Amino acid sequence: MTLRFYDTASASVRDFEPVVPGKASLYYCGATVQSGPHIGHVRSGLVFDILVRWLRFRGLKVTAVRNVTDIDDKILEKARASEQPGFDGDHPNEPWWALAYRFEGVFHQAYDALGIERPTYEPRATGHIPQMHELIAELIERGHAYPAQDGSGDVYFDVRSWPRYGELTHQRLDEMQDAADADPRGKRDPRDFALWKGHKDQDPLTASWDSPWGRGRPGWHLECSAMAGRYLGDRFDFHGGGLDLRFPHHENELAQSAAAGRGFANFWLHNGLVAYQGEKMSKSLGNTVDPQQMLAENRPLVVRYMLGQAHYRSVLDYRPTSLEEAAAAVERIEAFLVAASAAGADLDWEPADIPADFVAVMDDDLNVPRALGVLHDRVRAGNTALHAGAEQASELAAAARAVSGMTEILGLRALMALGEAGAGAQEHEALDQLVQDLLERRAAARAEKDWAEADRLRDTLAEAGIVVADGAGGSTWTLG
Ligand SMILES: Nc1ncnc2c1ncn2[C@@H]1O[C@H](COP(=O)(O)OP(=O)(O)OP(=O)(O)O)[C@@H](O)[C@H]1O
Ligand SMILES: [Zn+2]
Repeated sequence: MTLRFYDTASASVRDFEPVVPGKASLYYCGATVQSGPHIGHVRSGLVFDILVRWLRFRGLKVTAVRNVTDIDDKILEKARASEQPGFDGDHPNEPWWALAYRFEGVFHQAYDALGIERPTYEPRATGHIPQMHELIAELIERGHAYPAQDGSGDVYFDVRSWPRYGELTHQRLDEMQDAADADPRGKRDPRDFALWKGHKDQDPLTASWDSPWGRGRPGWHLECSAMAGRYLGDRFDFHGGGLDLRFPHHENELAQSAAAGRGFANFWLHNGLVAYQGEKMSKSLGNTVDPQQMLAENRPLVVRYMLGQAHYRSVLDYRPTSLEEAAAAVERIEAFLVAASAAGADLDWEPADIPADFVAVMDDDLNVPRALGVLHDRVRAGNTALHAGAEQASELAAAARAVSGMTEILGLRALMALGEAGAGAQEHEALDQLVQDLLERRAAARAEKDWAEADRLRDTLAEAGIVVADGAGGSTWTLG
C-alpha cells in the first residue's frame, strides 16, 4: 500500500509513512464560532471526513482532532452586539461564551446532517489554557518569545530568532507582511505575532485568564499548536485546514511548535476554497451560502455530493445549478442500488469488492473526482448486467457490492434512500450474528447428543419469531 499526498511544506506529492505504524493522526483547524457556518466551512470539514474514512479503509487506526476557537476578538464583538437575551440577572445580555457555545451547536447540526463524523477529539481553546502557558514558557526559555516592551501584557514570538520562519509558505522574512494583531510599539519586529494578548479594559473579565505574564487570553495561532500537542504529541501525521490559513496561521503554528523543539506535522494538507462568482466565500465579504438553508431545499445526500465531488485541492466555484447536477448523479446511483437489490443482488460488501482502480486513485492524493468516475462506471456496468438478466447475475452482484462499498467509503451510503434495499440492513446483520451464534450452539448440542439443550435453543428462537429450516448445507433462518 502506498498512499501519497501533496504536502504544502515541501510543495510536492510524497509517499505517506505513518509516524506510528498502523496509525494515523490528523489535526485540522476548525471554526471560530462567531456565527454559523457557510458552505466553505462545511467543505473543509467534509474534505477531512473523507480523508479519515479513506485512511480507515486502508487499515489505519485514525485519531482526528478538530479544534473549536471559542475565544477571539470577533466573538467578543459579536457578543457585545448580540440581541439574544441573557439567562439571568447577572447576565442580562448573551455572554460571549454562550454565543460561542450556541454557534458551535449550529456547526454540529450542519456536520451531522451531512454525515460528517465527529472527530475523535474536539477541544475548545478555552479548555487548554495551561497547555498554552507551557508552550509560551518553553519559547521564552529558548529565546524565541518575549513579553511586550510596552507593558500591554502581550507576549510575542520573535520571528528573527527563528531562521526557519517562512518555511511552510516559502517566503523570506523581508518579503513577509507585518502581523496585524497588536500595536507594533511593543514588538521587536512588526512581523512578530502575539502568543498571549494582555487583557483590555473593554473586554469582560471572564474573557481573560491569569498567567505568569499578566492577565490575558491566548493568540489564535498558539491555540492550535498547544491543542495539537496535547492530543497528538510532538510529532503527528497530518495538519489540515483551508488554503486561506497557510499564512499567517499555519506558518505561525509551525514556527512556535518547531521552535519549542516539537517535530509537529509530517504533512500539511490544504483544502481549496469554496468561491462564489470567483471570490472566496467569506463572512467578511458577505457572499456566504448557509448550509441550513441549502438543506431546507435539498437532500443532505445531494449537498454532500455537491460539496465533496471536486478534488480537495481545487477551488469549488459554487453555482446553484451544481445542486441539480449532483441530484441527478446521486439519483442514478440510488436507482441502480434499489433495482439491483430488487433483482436479488446483495448490498453487503467486503474490502475485496472495492475496485482496484478506485483504490489507486484514492491512494493518489485522495482523487475523489476520479474515484467518482470509477463509481459511475460500475453503475453503468451494473445497469447493463441488470438488463441482461440471469446470464449476467454474477456481474450484477459484483457491481452491486462494489457500488455499495464505494458509496459507503465516501460517506454517501448512509444518506441514501434505498427503501427496502437499505432499510434495516444493519439490524438484519446484527440479528443474523446473534441467530448464527445460537444455531452454532444448537449444532454443538446436537453433536453431543444434548437433546434438552438443543430443544431449548430451538424454542428460544421460535419464541423470538425466528423460523429455522435445517437443510443439507446447514441451517437458514427467516422471520416467521
Ligand atoms: N470559503 C471557504 N472554503 C473552504 N474552506 C473555508 C472557507 N472559509 C473558511 N474555510 C475553512 O474553514 C475552517 C474554519 O474557518 P474559520 O472559522 O477560521 O473561518 P474564516 O476563514 O474566518 O471564515 P470567513 O473568512 O468566512 O470569516 C478553516 O480550515 C478555513 O480554512
Ligand atoms: Zn489552527
